[in-house]
Amino acid sequence: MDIPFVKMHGLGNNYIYLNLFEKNYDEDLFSPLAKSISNVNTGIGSDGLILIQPSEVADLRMRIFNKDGSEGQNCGNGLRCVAKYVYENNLVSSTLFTIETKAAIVSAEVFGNRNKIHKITVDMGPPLLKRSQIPMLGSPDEHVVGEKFIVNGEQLLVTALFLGNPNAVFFVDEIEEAPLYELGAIITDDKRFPNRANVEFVEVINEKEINFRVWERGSGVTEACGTGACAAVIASVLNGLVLKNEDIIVHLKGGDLTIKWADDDHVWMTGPAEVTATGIFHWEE
Ligand SMILES: N[C@@H](CCC[C@H](N)C(=O)O)C(=O)O
Repeated sequence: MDIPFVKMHGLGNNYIYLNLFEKNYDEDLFSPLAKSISNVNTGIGSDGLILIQPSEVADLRMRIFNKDGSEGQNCGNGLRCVAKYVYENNLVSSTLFTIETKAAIVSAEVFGNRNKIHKITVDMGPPLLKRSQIPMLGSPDEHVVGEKFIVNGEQLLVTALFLGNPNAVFFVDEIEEAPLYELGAIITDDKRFPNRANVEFVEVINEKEINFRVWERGSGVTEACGTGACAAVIASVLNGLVLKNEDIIVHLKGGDLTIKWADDDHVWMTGPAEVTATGIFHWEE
């Protein structure tokens, strides 16, 4: 089967995108296709697969499949790429529109013109802070802020929350020393997170700036993670390390995002999105 695709990235977090406004496929295709297409040796090479679809409740719908074929609930970098794509391809009429995801309906605003959108702001909605909402084992209504977390014989402090996806945030003194490969793979599958978790390491530079690295659930280390960066800012506010209702600059491996956890509880993410390739993927089941 020949499958037309666009490859896009948000700060290096790269996915293969399918425009399902034009053409639809069998539901059973997506998980194996995500695994196959993401393989850098035998596929195209990507952090996963993203579907751009019509929606009955919003202007459009986005679905995200990780590299391992699992489906995520949301994708911050994906939302910005999808927003750029639908506006530049005339699939929406105004610069402000809504996108349905598995986690929530969010709104996106694009800046630029039909030929080139250079910046996108997404209202990611409010975070969910209760253990039962993350989900994380323990007392259902409790929040998880700076909680003792022993893993691999090491004692860490975790702040966990749901912002589009489950996130476990750990603060480090030096971002380059973060145990990304050593502990990321273990923590993401830790039994305390029944739906697994994205694992973020954060170094606070000052009250308006943080460094960030991520091990993503289902995809491993990536250059950037939009939902994870939002979670990192929320965790930093909850621990009294950065300011609420202020623009916080998050330095990711692939570049910077501006994130604000506003007083009305909504989280705003602003950053770029780029198209890198378009083509046809030859799929053999
Ligand atoms: N890269 C994404 C998040 C993608 C989904 C995640 N790996 C999960 O399964 O939770 C982002 O930019 O938010």
